Amino acid sequence: MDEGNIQYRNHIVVLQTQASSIIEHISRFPLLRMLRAHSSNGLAEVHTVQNSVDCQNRDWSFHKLECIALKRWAAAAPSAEVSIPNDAIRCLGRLLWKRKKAGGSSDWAREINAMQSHRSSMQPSTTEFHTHLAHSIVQYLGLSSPTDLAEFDIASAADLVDVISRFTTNSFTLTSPSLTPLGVCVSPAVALINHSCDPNAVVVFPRSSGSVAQEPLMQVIAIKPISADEEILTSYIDTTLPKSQRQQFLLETYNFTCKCNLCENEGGSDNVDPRIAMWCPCGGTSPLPLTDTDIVRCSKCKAVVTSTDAVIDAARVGQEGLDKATALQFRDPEKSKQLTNNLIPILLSTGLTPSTHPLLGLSRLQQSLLISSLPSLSSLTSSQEERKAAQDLLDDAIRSASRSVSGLTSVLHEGHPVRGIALTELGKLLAVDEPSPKEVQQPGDAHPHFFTKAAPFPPSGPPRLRLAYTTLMRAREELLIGFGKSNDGGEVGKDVREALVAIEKELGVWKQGVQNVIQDQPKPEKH
Ligand SMILES: C[S@@+](CC[C@H](N)C(=O)[O-])C[C@H]1O[C@@H](n2cnc3c(N)ncnc32)[C@H](O)[C@@H]1O
Repeated sequence: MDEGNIQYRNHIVVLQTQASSIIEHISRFPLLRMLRAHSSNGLAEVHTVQNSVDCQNRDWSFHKLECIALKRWAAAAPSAEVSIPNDAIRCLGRLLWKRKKAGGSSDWAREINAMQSHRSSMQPSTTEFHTHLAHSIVQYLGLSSPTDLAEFDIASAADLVDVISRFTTNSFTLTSPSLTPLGVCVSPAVALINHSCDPNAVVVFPRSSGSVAQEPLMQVIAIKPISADEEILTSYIDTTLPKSQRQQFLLETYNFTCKCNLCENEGGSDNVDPRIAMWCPCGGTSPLPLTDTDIVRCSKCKAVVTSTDAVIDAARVGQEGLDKATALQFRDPEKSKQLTNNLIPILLSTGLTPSTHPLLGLSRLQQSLLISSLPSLSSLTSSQEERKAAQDLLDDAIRSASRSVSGLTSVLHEGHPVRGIALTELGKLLAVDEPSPKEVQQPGDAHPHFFTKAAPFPPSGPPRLRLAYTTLMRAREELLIGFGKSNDGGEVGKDVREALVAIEKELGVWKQGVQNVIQDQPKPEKH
C-alpha cells in the first residue's frame, strides 16, 4: 500500500443506527456547536451544526437525556468554570444510555465489550483518575446509589471501571479537517490498531461539515508504504514529545511500555534525537544534557557540552512556562502570549534547536496565539502607526510559524497531517496582504533552515508571495499524503489548491506589471 492511500475507511455509525461499527461522539462546545450524528443509506456520519433543530430531532432520544443531565450537572456545579462536564463524562454518558437502550447482549454491546480493558492491571495514578471519573459519571447520570447502575446492565463497581477503562484506552480525539480538536469519539474497529511513536498510518477526519456528502468521516490513512504482512500502526500521542514524556503518558493512559524503533533507538551514539537537541558552535548538534551527571558530546565535532547547568535550567523553566501558558491560552490569551514571548528567546539563546521540547511546543502555542490576535485588514485605518503595528504582528506570526515548521519537519515523517497543516498555516500567513510592506529589509532572526539563511525573513512584496506559493505547494504535497490522495488532501488540501491558483494569478499580474514598466522605460540610446 502506497502512502496517501486509505488503508481502512470506517463509516461512522451512530447511536441510533446499526451496530456493526460504532462511534460515540461528543462535542467540546456543547451550547454553540453541537455535534450530532445521523445515518444515510446505512452509513452514518457526524457533522457540525449550529443550533440545528433538524439535527436535534434526529438525535432526540439521546439529546433529551443529555439535556437533563447537563442541567442537573450545572445546577450542582460549585463554580461557573466547572458548570459543563468534560468530554469524557459526556461521551461516557452517551455510551451508557446507548448500552441501556441496546441491551447488554446486543451486537453493539458485544463490540464495545470486545475492546481492551486494563481494569486488573492499572497504574495507581490511573486508578485514582478512574475512581474520580466513576463518581462524576454517577452524578452526571443522576444516580443515587451504585445499584442504580443495574438499569445500564452494569452489575458491579468493577463493571463500571471496565466501561471507563475501555473508553480511556480506545477513544479518539475527534478533530476538524484542520486538526482542531472538537470532541471525543469511539470506534471499536479503528481501536484495534496498535501504537508506534513512528507510525505508518494516521487517523484523520479529512472532510468538513456542510452538505451531507461532505460530512467528516473517520479514516485511517497510510503515511508510509506498508507491505502486505506489515502491521498498521498509528500513534496515540503527540510524538513531538521526548521519549520520557511519551512513555509516561503511554503507561498512565494505555498501560504499556512502548518498544517501537524510536523509543528503542533514542540517544544512540551518533544519533541525536531532534526532540532533545542543541546546537554546537561547529554547526552540529548534541543531545540536551538533562541531568547533572550526563556528559554529552556534539555528534559532529565530539566537543563536550559545558553549559550543562544553563541548559537544565532553561529546559525546566521552559517546561513550567509551557504548562502555564497552555493552561492560560483560552482564559487569558494575552498573558499566555506574553509567557511564550518571554521564554522563546531564552531557549533559543541557550542553543535549543527548533524541534526540541519545550521550544517546539512554545513556538506552536505562540503561533496560534499570534494568529488569533491578528487584526483583519478591513478593520485597519490608514494610520501609518497602526499599519506598522499590524505588519510587525504578522511578521512575528510568520517567524513563529516558520520556526514551528522547521521543528515539525525534523521530528515528524513526511506527509504527517500535522506537518501539512503547519505548512499550510505558514503559507497562508505569507500570502496575507501586507498592511505596511517594508521598503528596506532587515535580516531576520528565525528563518527556517530550508530557506536561504542570508536572506531577510520574512521577505516583503513579490518574494514574499513567491515564498507563500512554494510553501503552499509543499503543504499540498504533504496534505495529499496525510489526508489521502483520493480525498484530494481533505478540506484543507482543496483549500490550498484554490489558494495556489489565486496566488499564481496574482504573481502573473505582478510579472505583467513589471514587464509593462520595463517596456515603458526609455530605451538606452545607441552610440
Ligand atoms: C486501542 S487498543 C489497541 C488494540 C489492542 N491491542 C487490542 O487487542 O484490542 C490499545 C491497547 O493495546 C495495547 N497496545 C497498543 N499498542 C501497543 C504497543 N505498541 N505495545 C504494547 N501494547 C500495545 C495496550 O494495551 C493499549 O492499552
